[in-house]
Amino acid sequence: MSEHNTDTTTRSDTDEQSAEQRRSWTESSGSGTVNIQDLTKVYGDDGDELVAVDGMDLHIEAEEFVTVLGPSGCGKSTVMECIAGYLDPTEGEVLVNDEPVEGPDPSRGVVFQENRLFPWKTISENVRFGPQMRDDVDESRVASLFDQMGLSGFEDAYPHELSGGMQQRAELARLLANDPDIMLMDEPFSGLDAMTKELMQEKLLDVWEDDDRTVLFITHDVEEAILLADRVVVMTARPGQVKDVIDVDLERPRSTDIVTTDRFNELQRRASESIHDEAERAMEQAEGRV
Ligand SMILES: Nc1ncnc2c1ncn2[C@@H]1O[C@H](COP(=O)(O)OP(=O)(O)OP(=O)(O)O)[C@@H](O)[C@H]1O
Repeated sequence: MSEHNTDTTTRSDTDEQSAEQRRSWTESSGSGTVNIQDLTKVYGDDGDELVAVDGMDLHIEAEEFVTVLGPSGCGKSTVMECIAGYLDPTEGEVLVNDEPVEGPDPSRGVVFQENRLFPWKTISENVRFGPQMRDDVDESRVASLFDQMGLSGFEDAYPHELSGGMQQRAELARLLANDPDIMLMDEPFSGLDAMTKELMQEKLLDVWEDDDRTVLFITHDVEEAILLADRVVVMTARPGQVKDVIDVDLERPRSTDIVTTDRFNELQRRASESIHDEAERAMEQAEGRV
């Protein structure tokens, strides 16, 4: 990551550092830490309550890439929305940079499976929207985001004129235009075809390697979770809690080729085993058997 590529630290030096070392580097930087403390979220009223998340604890270091795996309905999006400031916890709290989250903030950018681009605005207007609201448009930054996302020449196009992959790249550019410390990504690539998804994963890894950002990325895809992460958090079936945390000790920078290595397969097996029972329990819940 750029901050560490000082005169005395070459790119190849940093490439060889383990995920654990990466985390220890970032412990001192402070900006972008997330602390989830005893987080409980209950939906509904008296007599019709649903405990979505129950006493969840998780600490995420600044600049760490954490993926969250969990069965359907276990509370992944709920946790993310509490970090984003869209939802208030019922109990417990979320601290960002040691301060309680009290609402949405551009320093915490969110990407969903369905892009939230304004259909009536051009791609350029969409990307500039956040900075413009703060009267803080950096033209060279916007131009370099279009370049980085392979969108140059599409500035004046409308979202419906772009392919699904391009729309998600525009969504990423829109998010990055706000220069967030923390990127919250809720199954952002799950609606894409396999090849586009792979390209988007590589694009995201490039973006993350180049910048100093914390990423929390929700996915149902075990391979994607391992490929991207420093740590994979496996959640229990609802009510969601942390079941398991898997350290991904694969070298960086990574490309999608890494999925064929033995170590990758070991990690993938471990994550799949960890989630298997929870997925069964979630299915029983959905069928009303528990
Ligand atoms: N606004 C709401 N009102 C009532 N119940 C809700 C609300 N939002 C979510 N839930 C319920 O809370 C539980 C957790 O939902 P959440 O969307 O956080 O799970 P998830 O793990 O992200 O699910 P998925 O993987 O299917 O996207 C689910 O049972 C869901 O139906």
